[in-house]
Amino acid sequence: MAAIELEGLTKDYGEVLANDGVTFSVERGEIFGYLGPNGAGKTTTIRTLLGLLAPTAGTARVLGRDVTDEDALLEAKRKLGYLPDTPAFDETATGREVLDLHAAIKGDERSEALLELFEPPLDRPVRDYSHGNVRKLGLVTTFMHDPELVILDEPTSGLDPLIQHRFAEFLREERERGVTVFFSSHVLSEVRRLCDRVGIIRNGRLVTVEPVESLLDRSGKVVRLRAAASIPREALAIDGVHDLETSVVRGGDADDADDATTAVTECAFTFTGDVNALLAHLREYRLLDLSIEEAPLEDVFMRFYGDSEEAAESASQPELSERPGGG
Ligand SMILES: Nc1ncnc2c1ncn2[C@@H]1O[C@H](COP(=O)(O)OP(=O)(O)OP(=O)(O)O)[C@@H](O)[C@H]1O
Repeated sequence: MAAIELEGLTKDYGEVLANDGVTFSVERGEIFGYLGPNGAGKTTTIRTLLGLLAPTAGTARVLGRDVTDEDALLEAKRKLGYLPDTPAFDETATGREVLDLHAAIKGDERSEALLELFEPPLDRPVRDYSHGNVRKLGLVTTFMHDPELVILDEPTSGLDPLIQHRFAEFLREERERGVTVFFSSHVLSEVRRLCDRVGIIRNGRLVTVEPVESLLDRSGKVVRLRAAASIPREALAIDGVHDLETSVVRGGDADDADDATTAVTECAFTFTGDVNALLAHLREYRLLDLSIEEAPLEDVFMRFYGDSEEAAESASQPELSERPGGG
């Protein structure tokens, strides 16, 4: 049984179709990142999973329980931790009082260790807390009853780098213990560091669900080279070359034999093909410099997030990640 199962989940607010037939599962013991641009529908999915919104159509199950069955969901919630994007604590209560209340409702297996790790202030009323301190307290209340599954809405927003680092370590340890983590995020570096798989949602529709590694494969390599020759653009019109930019920095008329011999050409492109084939192809040029680096994860996300439906659809085509020698 998966920790989270969504089947055709649809939420129609009337004016906005915030979730449109969303289907995916989160397996036990994995860290799953739920990504998408602002207004894509992430919080809508999360609130539905917690029974805070009723789906218009489709089903959602948390730890095997249907979220529209109140009693079943209550049972699941004992084993669930939830960090909302803005935790709504009693503003007049101190952090300590908030923790006591949470302990009374759902139990407290380990708040002491969590307090050492996340260090929220405890003696002041919550209304005096900074945004980051509210989230630190939220992390303690999310994990204190030792849940099997945690659902986190942008967990590191507002946290300083030290606490972010501790949080990342902590999540990895939780995964080792078999805890399932489902979190929404805009922070791509953290997604890359932490997630086993990601789901990307855009305009309410899921555009892809796949391992982070395969997303990285798909983003290809950034190739930069300098050659002691003029390289005509057509020479690099080979499979897997995208966004080719070339400039001749010295000499430069390829049709002029003398000029061509003194030319230095600089090229930059994204490459999604077989790197060995590319190197074989480049052998005929005298290269002065060659660098092949991993493309930034941002690039591939931009393809999914971008304005056009077409771009998102082509980004989610499986053949790109199944190309020969991809990786
Ligand atoms: N209660 C509501 N009534 C009507 N429309 C809503 C309601 N809540 C959200 N929406 C709309 O549904 C869409 C999805 O919103 P949602 O909050 O789920 O997105 P999100 O991906 O969490 O965005 P963000 O990253 O900005 O938090 C948006 O167009 C939003 O304006």
